[in-house]
Amino acid sequence: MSLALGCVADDYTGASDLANTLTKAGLRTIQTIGVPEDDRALPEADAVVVALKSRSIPADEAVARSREAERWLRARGAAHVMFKVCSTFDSTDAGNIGPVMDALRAAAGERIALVTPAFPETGRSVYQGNLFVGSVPLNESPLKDHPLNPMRDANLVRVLARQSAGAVGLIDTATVARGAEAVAARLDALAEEGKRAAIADAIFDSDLEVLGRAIIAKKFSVGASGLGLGLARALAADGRGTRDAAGAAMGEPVGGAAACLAGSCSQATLQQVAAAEAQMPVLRLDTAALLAGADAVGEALAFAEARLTAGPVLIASSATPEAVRALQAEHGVDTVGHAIEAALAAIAEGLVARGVRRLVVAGGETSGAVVDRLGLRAFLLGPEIAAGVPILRTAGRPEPMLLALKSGNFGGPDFFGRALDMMA
Ligand SMILES: Nc1ncnc2c1ncn2[C@@H]1O[C@H](COP(=O)(O)OP(=O)(O)O)[C@@H](O)[C@H]1O
Ligand SMILES: O=C(O)[C@@H](O)C(=O)COP(=O)(O)O
Repeated sequence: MSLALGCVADDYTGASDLANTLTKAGLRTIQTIGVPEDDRALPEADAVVVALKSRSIPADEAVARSREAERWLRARGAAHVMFKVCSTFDSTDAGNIGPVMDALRAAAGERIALVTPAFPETGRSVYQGNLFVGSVPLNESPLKDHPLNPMRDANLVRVLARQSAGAVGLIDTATVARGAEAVAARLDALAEEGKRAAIADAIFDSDLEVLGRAIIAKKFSVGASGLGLGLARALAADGRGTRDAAGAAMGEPVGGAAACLAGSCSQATLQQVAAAEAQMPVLRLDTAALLAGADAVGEALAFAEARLTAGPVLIASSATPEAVRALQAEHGVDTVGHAIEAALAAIAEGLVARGVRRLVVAGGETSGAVVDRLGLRAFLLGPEIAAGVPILRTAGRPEPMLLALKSGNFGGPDFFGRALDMMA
């Protein structure tokens, strides 16, 4: 397998989002969970996205895992490695985007890394280094209330400088408008000035195509799915990929029961859970009781078992920012996050033991906990349910499953029903 592109993603939903974008751009793409122990079983591919659960762990661990993934990708021929971060730049001043970027840039032998989380298809744009979510700056968007990494500063030059050991510059929209050569020249000039990273403005896909062309010959970059699109289109222009890879992996229907789990507290997920009430039985976990030691997992599985033969169910811990803050104030952010993730993962395991083969999970950290608990190792890419959310088919498992790992912020109000329809 000689890869045209290697990607290291800092969470599982982000990885499937990127793999979806690369697939749509014509690259045959596989998503692995961590570094595969045995890659002989993997099908031929143009791109591999190694999914890590490294967004909200100590920075030194995130660096070590990302370096291991990068080494694996390079050994399989990846000349360019992209570090996939969230399109809302989810991170804290302690990391992990800056430390991982510093380590992978140094390993690649590059003086400077181009960085952009722009993803126009989902309303993420960067102008003068400021990240917008739809029409509002990041710090005014619902991301200001994220349970693990509240984003309170939209200026990414500043945000990244607080996390990185190196200085950070800007490639502004006027430079991007002048084309790939102008971007490459500006990147060199910033490197000469001693900058080690450059936030790049991008508003439209055409900007990301310019950025992709400017850096495809370099060894390393940092971005969200939008930059993946730019890189994939630059590769396609070079004759790599080009076949219509989308939807290839649906295969035979997998049968079995279907269920949804939601651990995301994002505004989009809260709306989707509310809309699902009209379509399927919904159990809202009593998170206060869970934290107090009640058997929330057992109760949820009893709820599901009584209903699964009739149709899908949704089990959600999702709560408003006020409720999240109250629980965190009582028990601590990490304790709450881990306890709820662990409960949803245990519920997922119980659901699969009860015959669920089609599973929709909302939330990045939540998806990480669920996929790890189920021991899933690799996915083939199926059709897109909503921007950034593909259907995934497990690879290398005797009895295949279909999954949708939804980033908290993605999808319209009818997401759960739509996903289940497409996975039927
Ligand atoms: N009711 C709740 N109160 C507090 N934290 C919660 C609640 N429900 C879920 N969480 C935690 O919030 C975090 C949501 O993160 P994640 O799953 O990545 O969603 P998103 O994709 O929206 O970022 C997880 O750690 C999850 O366990
Ligand atoms: O880039 C994005 O927005 C997504 O791919 C992503 O990473 C979202 O993260 P979660 O909302 O934590 O799932």
